[in-house]
This record gives sequence, C-alpha cells and structure tokens, in this order.
Amino acid sequence: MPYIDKSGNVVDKKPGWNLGNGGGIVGFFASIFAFLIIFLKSLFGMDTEDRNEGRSSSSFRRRKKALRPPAEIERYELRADAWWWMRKMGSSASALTRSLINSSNGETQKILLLGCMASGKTALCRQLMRQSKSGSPVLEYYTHTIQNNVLQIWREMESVCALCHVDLRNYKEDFDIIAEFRHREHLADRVRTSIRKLSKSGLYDECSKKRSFLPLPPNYQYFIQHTRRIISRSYAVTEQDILVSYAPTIGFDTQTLRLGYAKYQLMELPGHHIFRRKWSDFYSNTRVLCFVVDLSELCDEAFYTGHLKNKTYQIYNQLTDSWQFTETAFILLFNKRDLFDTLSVDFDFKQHNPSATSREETLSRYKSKLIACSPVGRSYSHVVSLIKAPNLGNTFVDSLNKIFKQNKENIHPE
Ligand SMILES: Nc1nc2c(ncn2[C@@H]2O[C@H](COP(=O)(O)OP(=O)(O)OP(=O)(O)O)[C@@H](O)[C@H]2O)c(=O)[nH]1
Ligand SMILES: [Mg+2]
Repeated sequence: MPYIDKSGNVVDKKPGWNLGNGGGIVGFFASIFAFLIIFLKSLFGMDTEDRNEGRSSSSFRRRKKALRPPAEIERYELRADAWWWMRKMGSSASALTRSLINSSNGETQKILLLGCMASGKTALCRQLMRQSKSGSPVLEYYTHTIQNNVLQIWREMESVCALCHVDLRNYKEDFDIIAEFRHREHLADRVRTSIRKLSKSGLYDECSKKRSFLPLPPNYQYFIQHTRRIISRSYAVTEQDILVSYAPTIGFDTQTLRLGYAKYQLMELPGHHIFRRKWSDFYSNTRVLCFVVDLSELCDEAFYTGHLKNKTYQIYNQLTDSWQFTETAFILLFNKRDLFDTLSVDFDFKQHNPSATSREETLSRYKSKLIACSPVGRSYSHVVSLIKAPNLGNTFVDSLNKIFKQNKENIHPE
C-alpha cells in the first residue's frame, strides 16, 4: 500500500524493518514468545513471597544460594533438591511429593516405606529394584559399605569375647589395629592382615559354642563366613553381599520402580527415632503405605521388658490413626522370618509370656495384634524374608494390583 513519508514523497512501504509479507506473523509470534518468557519467569523465577514484595529474581537466586544444602546431601541430586524444598517450604514436603507424583504424566503413585530401624526397608527397595530390573546398584559404594560391615563385626568381636569369657590375649594387638583404623576408601594392608588373622583364630567358634546368638551387627554369620573374600584386594561385590549389608538410611531415599507398565515412586524414610519425628512431613499424597516389621524382635528380651516393648505396635498404630492416611492402602510386611526361625529355637517364650504355647502361636498373636489395628478393607499383610524372597516382586505386585484395582472400581463404579 503506498505511504507518504515525512518529506512528502510517496513511497511503496512504511519505513522500518522490512520483514516482507510474513513480517506481521513473525512479529505476532515474537511477541507471544516474549510474553511467555516473562510469564514463565514470573512463575518460576520468584516465589509468591518475592512477587508480593516485588523482589527481583536475582535476589531470589541469592537467597536460594544461601540456603544450599550441606555437601553430603548435595551429592545426591534429588535429595539436595528435596532438602532445599523442605527448607524453603518451612519443612513441609508436600510440594516435593506432589512433584514426584505428578512426574511422568500423573501415572506415578507414591509408596511410602516405613518401619523401625533395621527392619528391612532398604532391603525391600533393593529386592524390588533387583527383581523388576528398575535400576542397578552403585558397586563402588557397596564395596565400601560391605567392607565396613566386616570391619565393624571384627571390632565388636573383642567385647563379645569378653562377654563369653573367651581368652583373646594373643590377639590384643590385632584388635587394637582394627579399632584405630578409620575406613575411608580402601582397607590398609595391616588391617587386612589383622582381620585375616582374627578370622583364622577360632575366637568366633569359641564364642558361638557358648552362646547361640551373639550381640553383633545384622547378618554377622554371613560376614564372618565370607570375611576373607570380602577383605581381599580383588574383592568383587555380589548380589547376596548387597542384600545382607547394612548402612542406616540417612535423610530419605527415593527410587522409581517399574512393574509392567506401571511406575511407582518408592520413598523410604529412616527408622531411627531422630528421623521419625520428621516422618509426617512426607505423608501427603501417599497411595500405599508399606510398613515393615522386624520379626526377630520377638526373640529379644528387650521386646518383653526393655526398649522394644510395644515400640513397633505404637508406631504402626499411630500411622493407621493418622488423618493423612484415611484413603491410603496399607501393606504390612512381617519381615525376617528366617531369623525368627533360627532364633526362636533357643528362645524361651514362656519365660516372658506364661500363656505362650509355642513360637508359632507367639508369632501369630503378634501378627493378629498389628493386623487388628490396620484399616479394614484396605490392608494387606505378608510374612517374608526379604533377603531370601525370590517371589517378593510377585507378592508385592499382587497387593498393589488389588489396591489399584479397588481404587479404580471406587472411582468408576460400574
Ligand atoms: N536375616 C535377614 N536379614 C534381613 C532381612 N531383611 C533385612 N535384613 C537385614 O537387616 C539389616 C537392616 O536392613 P535395612 O533394610 O537396611 O533396614 P532399614 O529398615 O532400611 O533400616 P534404616 O534405614 O536404618 O531405617 C540389613 O543387614 C539387611 O540385610 C531378612 O529377611 N532376613
Ligand atoms: Mg534403610
């Protein structure tokens, strides 16, 4: 269209950028793009508080930097992020759990794993991940953990020998060497030599003749039997080593579990009482709560008269009473059946409970007590040995299928 410029001449086009015929369209999209950038920046660059106070996103970034998590948390990307959210949101983790659940097109369901310390939550994750081939373990990390388990057992053997009145005078120097050693990345040669000497000494056999079960870290029989292989220079981690190893979970751990076409977010929280205070921050949006019970506690005097008395029951009872789990399905896993079978042979149940008729009866009474406080119609229970559970995947999936099928039927009644 002809256009008259400032000097009065008739020109073909309006002065400015010559964008051709498509200029209008490009300009239109450019302005939409710019608008989108500004909109997204205001959405993610500043939080509500910052927007209200009109602070710039750079001041927000500076604040975020000041809230950096400690180095040990930063090593795990997801944990660092979660840690930051917890701090930012005043310790409420609901945003994090929402983001976990909403990931992958809303298909991911959150499964919360809870239970007392060393009950077997990590073992459950390991088995499920292994059987579903959802991920592979970081072997280097496990080498360190497993060697540390062995080191710990031989350190504690010194006090076990004293307890069992076994003469250890010839090995005092070796016990001192391993007691002083701080295990960082590799075992020192002198430590390998001392542990090897102790494992050949026969001290363990003498102690186990005097007491059928020794006060040593979990699965000590396995580690004692495999000591020489595990401390050797050419040690290669095996799947069984990983399953029996123990390193208390710190913070929290999440894994994505794939079972068939379904995807689940497994979230394990540590069982130590210090961390249990923080459990409730992670309750929201839990579809399934899997509570792991350590059956070997039944063969411990502390279960009847000491610190373990009613502990697991009370924790589970509180969970089932929580308003945040009114729609949550419960899976109760009675774990360490193998250990219960071994320990219960020599354990005098009658001494602690005169009405106990047999070990099986004690076990079933304990199960009934916990099942009785589980919510009706949405609870499932299984007795398992998580370290020897070739069909765990199927058992677990069975319960999950029932839970999700029921949920579907409730949402879409036919
Ligand atoms: N014998 C036996 N040991 C088991 C079984 N399940 C777990 N364990 C062992 O018990 C120890 C503790 O298991 P974890 O799974 O790490 O315990 P956790 O509940 O995650 O403990 P925290 O992270 O401290 O809360 C490990 O050495 C496991 O190998 C089982 O069925 N039988
Ligand atoms: Mg754990």
